[in-house]
Amino acid sequence: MSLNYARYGKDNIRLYKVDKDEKSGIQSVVEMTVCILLEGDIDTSYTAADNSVVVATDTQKQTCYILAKQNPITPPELFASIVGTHFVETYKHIHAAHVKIIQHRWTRMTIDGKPHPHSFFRDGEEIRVVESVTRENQGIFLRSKIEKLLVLKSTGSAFYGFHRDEYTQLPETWDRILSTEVEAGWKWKTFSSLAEVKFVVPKFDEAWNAAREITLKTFATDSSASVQNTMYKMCEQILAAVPLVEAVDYSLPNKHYFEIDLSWHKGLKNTGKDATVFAPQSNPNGLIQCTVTRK
Ligand SMILES: O=c1[nH]c(=O)c2nn[nH]c2[nH]1
Repeated sequence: MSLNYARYGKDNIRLYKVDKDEKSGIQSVVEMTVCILLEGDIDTSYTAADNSVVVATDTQKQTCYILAKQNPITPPELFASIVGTHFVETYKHIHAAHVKIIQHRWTRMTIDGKPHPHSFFRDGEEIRVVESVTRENQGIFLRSKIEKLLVLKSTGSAFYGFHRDEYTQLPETWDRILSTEVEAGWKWKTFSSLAEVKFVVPKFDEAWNAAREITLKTFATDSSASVQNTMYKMCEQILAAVPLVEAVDYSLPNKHYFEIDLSWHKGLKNTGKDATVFAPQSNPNGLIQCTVTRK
């Protein structure tokens, strides 16, 4: 019997940082949830109760707050790289650091038609996510994500021409509701160091904005033949828009809205082109996934 793999750290580190511009009086806020997991020469802490190799998870949490105080925490790709690099460079027996950052939405309020200097609201559960691994002598691996972006279109979606056999009951449709909760990811080229990440910092927000706009515009405007085809079009456009990204992936649940036949009630028409009242389904849901690469 042997220890095959190990990593440990602190999850759900909640972090808030405010920037106060004295001149303008405008304050800006960022809120994140951070997970740090370390790999390295730590086996004896598992196999031999040797705690001398353990950088305590509390130490990891304190380090996260100190680094947040001393460095920018946005874009999250930069902060993840700063945190990961810190652990790999500070402890010679730590050889890799996994840092996941979830950035929550605090959108500035508009009051009387003007952006308010210090008030914000949570406009949806959508999150911006970065999954990073900083690995000694290999570099910094970053994957950025949009998650929990819930969208719906009331038409402009069809699904017909699919395989039919004795197991198929689903009717074809040329006009359906389409709703999904977007999970989109884009994998960056490997960065050789924190310095290389810092050199391209503006690209991270640009990519997130592009991915979000492409997702929403394609979802809205594509006359969708299927979730599969629409998500592939999103991937193509993001790869074209962000040269430093090597792969784009989507995982889209198909959140079904079922027609309700009400004809039993005095012949009430509510199916097909007469359907206006639907039953949103919590489950089961379709789940369509893909990854698109450059070659
Ligand atoms: O867009 C869709 N893709 C599918 O694979 C599927 N299967 N049932 N409905 C579906 N809709």
